[in-house]
Amino acid sequence: MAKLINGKEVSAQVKARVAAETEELKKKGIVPGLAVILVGDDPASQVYVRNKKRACEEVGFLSEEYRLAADVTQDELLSLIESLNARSDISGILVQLPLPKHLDEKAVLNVISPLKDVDAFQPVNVGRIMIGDYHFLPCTPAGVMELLKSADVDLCGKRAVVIGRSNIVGKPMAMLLMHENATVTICHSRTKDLPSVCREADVLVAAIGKAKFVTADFVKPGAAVIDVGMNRDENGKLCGDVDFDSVEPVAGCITPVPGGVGPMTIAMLMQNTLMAAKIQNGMIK
Ligand SMILES: Nc1nc2c(c(=O)[nH]1)N[C@@H](CN(C=O)c1ccc(C(=O)N[C@@H](CCC(=O)O)C(=O)O)cc1)CN2
Repeated sequence: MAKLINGKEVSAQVKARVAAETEELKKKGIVPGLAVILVGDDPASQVYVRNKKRACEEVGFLSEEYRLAADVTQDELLSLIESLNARSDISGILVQLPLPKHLDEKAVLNVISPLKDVDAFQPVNVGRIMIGDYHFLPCTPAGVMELLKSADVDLCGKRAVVIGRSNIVGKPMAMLLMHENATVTICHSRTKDLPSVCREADVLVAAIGKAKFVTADFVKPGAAVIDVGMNRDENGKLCGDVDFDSVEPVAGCITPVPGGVGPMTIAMLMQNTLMAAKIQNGMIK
């Protein structure tokens, strides 16, 4: 039976570390602040934004929430971000994704100050990750790395396969695994004989957005299996990209959904916001 990697536990540890550091910063008169912008009324996004606010309260940050109508114009959204860029009490700015179709996501992310870009989606920060000289990492891949560390998964010289090539998860995930000296393959919808490529992996990260797509025949016995997916099954129940019941007897360790990568995304956002506050107060160059 695989060892279960508990994202709730590890995320609580990360948030406790952030809370302790925040208490120290407050003694110096510095209060980290996060502004979250939500456009429209997507129910899942509303839950995530609410949870981000709750996490800010838990670690002692100031938090502001901006709920904009689904038909907000590009110009209105850009001017809100520009006004937040200029505020010294706001350390981090996050635009909840996905955005409604009429908004240009790239242009929106581009206008966030790289120093306040706690999602690490702004092109300057994406480039810094490429060259391994970064302050911020995208929250989900950073959370995966933290989970692998918590499970003592050694990456050096190991084969890692990432299924999914999104800008938010797949591509940065591959980069972070490579920075830790894994040999990385990125797979996607056009990959030929996907199960056999995945069976080469000592570490398999599933980020495809298809419910229970990864079955036991994708998994090398003893592999670490990380499930980034967040889907609903045929009964409306939350499930990942990994068919947990079939994979769990084969894997060495595995993350569940819920309670795996998801909670880490928000914990790493708190870590990035703390980092942003330190940068803006000249504590980190
Ligand atoms: N600007 C961003 N937008 C989005 C991001 C992001 O990192 N930045 N990631 C996802 C959504 N997301 C955070 O925003 C997120 C998704 C899931 C969870 C989570 O804790 N999931 C729980 C289950 C929650 C439930 O019951 O519905 C779990 O896995 O245990 C946190 C954050 C897309 N957008």
